[in-house]
Amino acid sequence: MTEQHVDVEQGTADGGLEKKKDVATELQAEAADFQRQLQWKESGEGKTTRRANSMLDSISKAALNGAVSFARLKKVIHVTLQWEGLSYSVPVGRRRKRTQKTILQGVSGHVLPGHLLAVMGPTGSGKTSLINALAGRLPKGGSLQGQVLVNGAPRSRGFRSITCYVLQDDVLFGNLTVRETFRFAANIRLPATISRETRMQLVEDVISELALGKAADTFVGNAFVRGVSGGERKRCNIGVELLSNPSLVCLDEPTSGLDAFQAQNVMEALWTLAGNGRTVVCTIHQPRSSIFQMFDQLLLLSEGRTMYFGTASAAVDYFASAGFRCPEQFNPADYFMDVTSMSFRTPEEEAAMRRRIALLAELYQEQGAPALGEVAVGETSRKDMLAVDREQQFANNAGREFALLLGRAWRQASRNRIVQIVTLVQTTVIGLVLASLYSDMSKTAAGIQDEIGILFFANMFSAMGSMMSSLTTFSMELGIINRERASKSYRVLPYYVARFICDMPLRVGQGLLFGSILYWIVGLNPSAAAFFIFCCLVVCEGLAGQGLGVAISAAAPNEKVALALAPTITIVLMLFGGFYLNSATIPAVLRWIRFISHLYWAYMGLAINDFRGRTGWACAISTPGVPCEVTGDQILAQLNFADNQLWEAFVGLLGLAFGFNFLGYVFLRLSKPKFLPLTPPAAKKNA
Ligand SMILES: Nc1ncnc2c1ncn2[C@@H]1O[C@H](COP(=O)(O)OP(=O)(O)OP(=O)(O)O)[C@@H](O)[C@H]1O
Repeated sequence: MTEQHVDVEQGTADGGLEKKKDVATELQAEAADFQRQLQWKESGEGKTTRRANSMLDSISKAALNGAVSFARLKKVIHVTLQWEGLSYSVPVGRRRKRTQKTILQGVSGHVLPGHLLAVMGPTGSGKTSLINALAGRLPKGGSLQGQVLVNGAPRSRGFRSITCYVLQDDVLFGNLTVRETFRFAANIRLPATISRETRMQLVEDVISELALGKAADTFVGNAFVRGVSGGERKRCNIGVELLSNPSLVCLDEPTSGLDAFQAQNVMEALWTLAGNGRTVVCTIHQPRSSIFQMFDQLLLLSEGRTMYFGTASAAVDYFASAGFRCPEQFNPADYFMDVTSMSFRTPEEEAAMRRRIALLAELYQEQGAPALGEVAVGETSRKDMLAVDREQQFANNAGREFALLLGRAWRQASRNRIVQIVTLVQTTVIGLVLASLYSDMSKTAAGIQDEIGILFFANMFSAMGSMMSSLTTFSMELGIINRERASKSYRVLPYYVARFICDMPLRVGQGLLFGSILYWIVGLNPSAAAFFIFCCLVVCEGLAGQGLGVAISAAAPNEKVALALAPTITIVLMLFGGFYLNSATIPAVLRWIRFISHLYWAYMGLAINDFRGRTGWACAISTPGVPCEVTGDQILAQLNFADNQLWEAFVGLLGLAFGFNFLGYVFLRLSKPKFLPLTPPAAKKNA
């Protein structure tokens, strides 16, 4: 090794050491900074400042800066939520063996404005059921007794508009980016009186507060579209609800599926929200200790019964007084879970746990939550709630809702590559297969049969293709629509019309593509006008099929039932379509059914367009030497369409397109999410 080389080696080694030292020193400084921040965050001053700098403050800031009149803003009102003796049971088992399963037993409590209440408990303890009951979102099919008061009065008309409810599952449009999703939520949920700048600022605030900056311009995603991560989608779901500037925030498991750091971020965001006078209730499984410290109030459930309700900081002492002393350095949340969880490992263990839970429930009953009248509710809060009840239920007028929904529907439809590709491939393949099979139609009796056959298949394809496509896309949207309707985001009609309009280009494109591939290859009526009419008929039929698909999925309780119903209804309509059963032979009492069959009107139109005025088909049986030909009008007479006109087919198809869509709208309105009503406890009713 040369001297120079040794020097270089030495130099590198020294440099490496120095670099290591630099890293260590920098890290020390970073660590000190981190510790300082942590201490500040946990100090009284830190907590107050953080809560004061909450997200959603851009509204208030803008108001203070004079950008908008505060009186015209959707005001956050102070909400005191109280509940007493909530008992919820559902029927389980089959008919004869049907029993009632009790999910909640006499749960009472309250949460004050500016407080964060955590509902904790082992899995299956009834947390989701309780938060659903408080938000008035328990599904029908059970019985709910008790009382829920908002600012001292039963939940009223305005309750929904001041409440946001974040479900455990994410229900969002996959083809919109996070920012677009937030912008739509802010636009539709906040009144137009709030300036655009304020709304957009609010969106940016929520993005940064929920740490979604990196994912803001990424698609939300779904089963077909790669999008943001599960945790980001969860936070996006929360952000959408928060953008309504709610006074009462209910969240079911907002941290499930998040890593510890993200969970901490989300809970901090909720904690700061509460700090600004909002009332926050959330269920949570097993929070880390730093999250536990953020809870103002704690409701601990097990087997549907209250184990503890009160200030979170007093819970450790409460359990200690009952003999369950939480070891130091132990996360109290973990400890409470261990104490109140059921174990089913052995019958003895199960019995012992049941006994413990029953005793803890009895102990709590002895101390009890304050009765409804004992919780003070400010007079201003009562008045604010009454004012909300008098306000309009929707933040915007129908026109603005339509414009916003049209924009969203267009983005969703134009970016839905899966539906576009499937429609393109399906139409091209079916068109080419039919074209190759029917490309050799002769002017014979067999040719007549072929020509009627191709009209039948063209008819079936355009009806079925559009129906199935709209049925599946609409069913996928229904979850989102129901969530938005439950929180009174918009009226149904603007949504429905916007969706119909944005579905039209696909239907028109499909009809034109199908006609262009098929028409000239198979050699139907060889005139440009007839080709144009053929395409128009296929498009109109597509619109009717689309309406039928929407009507079926709006009427069916779920997508599976809708998929089973669709072919059954199509077969019935097909029977009356005039293909296999000549309409003249249908019993008179049933003959009207053909008028509600788009297949009938389309078949009529396609047949008239193809055969009327044409001649030249050879007779099936002819006398040698005697010229014999079949005319198009004779074929139409055979099909029982001799007296019909083309315009009738168009009127029938467009009428049904409108009728089916109207039916879909009615079904959608009727199928609005229905929730379990609250009945006062029996003893109180009699009193
Ligand atoms: N409609 C229903 N029919 C039958 N059982 C039900 C129904 N709703 C809830 N339950 C049962 O009631 C119990 C409480 O359910 P709930 O979802 O409220 O619990 P949870 O504490 O939120 O559970 P997790 O933490 O696992 O989400 C569970 O055993 C659940 O299976």
